[in-house]
Amino acid sequence: MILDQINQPNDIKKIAPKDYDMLAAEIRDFLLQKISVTGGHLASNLGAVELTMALHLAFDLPEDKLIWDVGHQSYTHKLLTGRKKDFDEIRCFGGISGFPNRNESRFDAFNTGHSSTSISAGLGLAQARDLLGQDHYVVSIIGDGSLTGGMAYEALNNASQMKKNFIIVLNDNNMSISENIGGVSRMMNSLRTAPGYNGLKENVSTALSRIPSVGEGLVRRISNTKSSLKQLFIPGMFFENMGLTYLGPVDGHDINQMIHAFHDAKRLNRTVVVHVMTHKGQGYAPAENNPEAFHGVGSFVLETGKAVKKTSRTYTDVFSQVFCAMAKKDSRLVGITAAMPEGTGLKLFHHLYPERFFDVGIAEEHAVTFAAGLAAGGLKPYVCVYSSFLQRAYDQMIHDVCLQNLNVTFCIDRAGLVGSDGETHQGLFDLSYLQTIPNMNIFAPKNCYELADILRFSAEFQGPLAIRYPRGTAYEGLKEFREPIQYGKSEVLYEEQEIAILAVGSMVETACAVRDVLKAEGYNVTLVNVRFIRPMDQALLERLALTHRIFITMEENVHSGGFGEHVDAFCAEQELPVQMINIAIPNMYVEHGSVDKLKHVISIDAEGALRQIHNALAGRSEE
Ligand SMILES: Cc1ncc(C[n+]2csc(CCOP(=O)(O)OP(=O)(O)O)c2C)c(N)n1
Ligand SMILES: CC(=O)[C@@H](O)[C@H](O)COP(=O)(O)O
Ligand SMILES: [Mg+2]
Repeated sequence: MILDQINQPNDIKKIAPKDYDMLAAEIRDFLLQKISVTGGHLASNLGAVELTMALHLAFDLPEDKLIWDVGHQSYTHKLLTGRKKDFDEIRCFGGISGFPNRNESRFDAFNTGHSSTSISAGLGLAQARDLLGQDHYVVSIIGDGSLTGGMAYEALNNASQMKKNFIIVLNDNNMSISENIGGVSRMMNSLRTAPGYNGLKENVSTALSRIPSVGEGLVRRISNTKSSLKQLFIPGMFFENMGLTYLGPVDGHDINQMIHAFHDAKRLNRTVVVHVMTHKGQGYAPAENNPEAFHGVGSFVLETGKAVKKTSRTYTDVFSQVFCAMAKKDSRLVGITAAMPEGTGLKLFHHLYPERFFDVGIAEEHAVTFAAGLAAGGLKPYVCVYSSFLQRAYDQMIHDVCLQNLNVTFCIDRAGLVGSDGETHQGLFDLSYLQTIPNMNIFAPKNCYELADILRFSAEFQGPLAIRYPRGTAYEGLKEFREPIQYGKSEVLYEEQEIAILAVGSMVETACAVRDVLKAEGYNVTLVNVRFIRPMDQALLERLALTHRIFITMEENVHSGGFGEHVDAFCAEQELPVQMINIAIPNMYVEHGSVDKLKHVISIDAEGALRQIHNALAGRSEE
C-alpha cells in the first residue's frame, strides 16, 4: 500500500507522481473505513482528497499556511500531517478534533468551524507575514457554500488591495450542505462551463490587457457588455472586476493540473483566486448520489450506506411537524434558514410551502435582518438557526429586531452541548447573549410536548421570542406536567419547602434525578420548570423565598451571563434570604466528545450536580 508510506508530515513529497492516483484511492478508502465507524463529515472530505494532496505537494508546510474554511473537509490534511494513527478517535473525547486546531498541530494554521472566515484569517496571516518581513505562502481554501457568507465578501473587498501574494482556492462542488442556491451559486454555474484552465498565459483578461494600447480598452469594452458575452472572453469576471486574478476552472480531481495552477498562482504579487471544481462524495456511490445525507454522518454500514443506529425522534423533528401544521392554518408564517434546511427541520416546510421558505445561504446576519423586514411588512417570520451560528447575528437581533420590538421568532436548535463537533459548535452562550437584549423573550421547553405548546403559543405572540432546544432525542418524560403556557410564568412541578431547584429546559430531566437523591437524603425539595428565562418569573421567586432557604439553578449554558447569574442578581437586589447554588457550564470552551461524556466531565450530569450541591451545602468549595 502506498498509504503505508504516509506517516510523518510531508511524507507525501516522497511519493512518485505515478502513484498519486493510487494514493488518492487509498486515502478515500481509509477515510471511509474510519468515518463509517466514528461518524464525521464524509462527503466533503471524499471530494477534497486530490485537492489536499495537490496543496501539500505544491506548498511547503508548515512554513506555508493552509486555512480551511469551516474545516470539516480537513481530514486528508490531518492524515498527511502525521495524524493518520489518530483517526480511530476523531471527534471522540480526548481524540483529535474534526476541525483544524492550532493546539492539535502546527500544521493547522488557523482554527475554523464556523463558515466564511478563511479569507479574512488568511489575509491577516499574509499581511502579518509581509510586515514581519517573512517569506511564505498563505492559502485560504473556501467552498462554494461558504462563499455565500457575507464575511467572505468583506474579505475579498479587502484582499483586492494586496500587493503581495495571497492565494484563495475556491473548492467548488456545487453544493452547500444542501443545494447551494442564490446569485453566487448562479455566478459559479456560469464559471463552471468556461473553458478549462490551461495555464497563466491563457488568462484572458490578463493576456488581453497586456496588448499595448488596445488591450486595456478592449477589456474595458468587454466588461461593459452583457454578462454572457463577457463570460465568453473573461472567465472569472466577477473576481477580476474586484481586482483579483482568477485562474480556472481547474479539475479538482486532477492532481497535476492543480499543482500546475498553484505554481502559477504563486508567481503573482496579488490576490489570486484558483477555482477548483470537485465532486462532493467522490468515489463512494451512496455519498455521490446523496451528498446531503452524507455531509455529516453517524456510523454507517459501508456496503450499503445505511445508518447503524435507528434514529429517535429529535426536537428538530418535533419543531418540523408542529411548524408545518401551524403554517397550514396561518399563511403569515414564513420560515428562514441560513443554509441549514435539513439540520433545522425546515425541509418539510420547504416542500409544503416553497413560496414561504427562504434559504438565504450561510448568512445568519442577513437572515435576522431579513426576518425583521418580513415582520415589519406584516408577516410572522421564524428564524431557524443553530445556537452557535446565531452568535454571528447579535447586532442584528439588537438593532433590527428587538429595538423595534418586531414580531420575529427564533427557533434555536443545538442549544447546549452538541457533542462531537466540539468547541466551535457547542451552543453554550445563547442564554447569555440573548438575556442582554431588551425586549427579547426567551423560552426553553422541558420536553417535546412543551416545545409543541410554545410553538403554538408563539403564533399569536407579539414581539421577539427565542425558543431554545437541544440537539438530539426529544425528551418524552414528564408528560403528566402540561400546564398551559402563560407569558412570563414558570411551571411548578413539585412544591415543598427548604430547597427549590429552578431548572431550565434540558436540565429539568436532570433536576428530577437530583431531586430524588436529595429527597432520599431527607431534604424537602421544590422543582420548578423555569420555562421563561426572560421575563423571569420574579413573583414566583419572591414567593418561594418565603419558604425556602436554598435556590439551586440548573442550566446548560455558561455560568457567565446565564440564568443562574440573573437569579443571583435579582435575589441580591431584593435582599431575598436564600443561599444560591448555580449549576451551569463553567466559563470555558468545551471540547468534542459525546454529550453524556461531556456532561459528566464538566459536572452538569446528575452526579456532578449533586457533588456541587453537597459541597455547597457543606460550605466546601469545588475541589
Ligand atoms: C456560520 C455557519 N453557518 C452554518 C454552518 C454549517 N455548515 C457547515 S458546512 C456548510 C456548507 C458549506 O458548504 P461548502 O463551503 O461549499 O463546503 P462543502 O461542504 O460543499 O465542501 C454549512 C452550511 C457553519 N459551519 N457556519
Ligand atoms: C460543519 C458544520 O458546521 C455542520 O456540518 C455541522 O457539523 C452540522 O451539525 P449537526 O450534525 O448537529 O447538524
Ligand atoms: Mg460546496
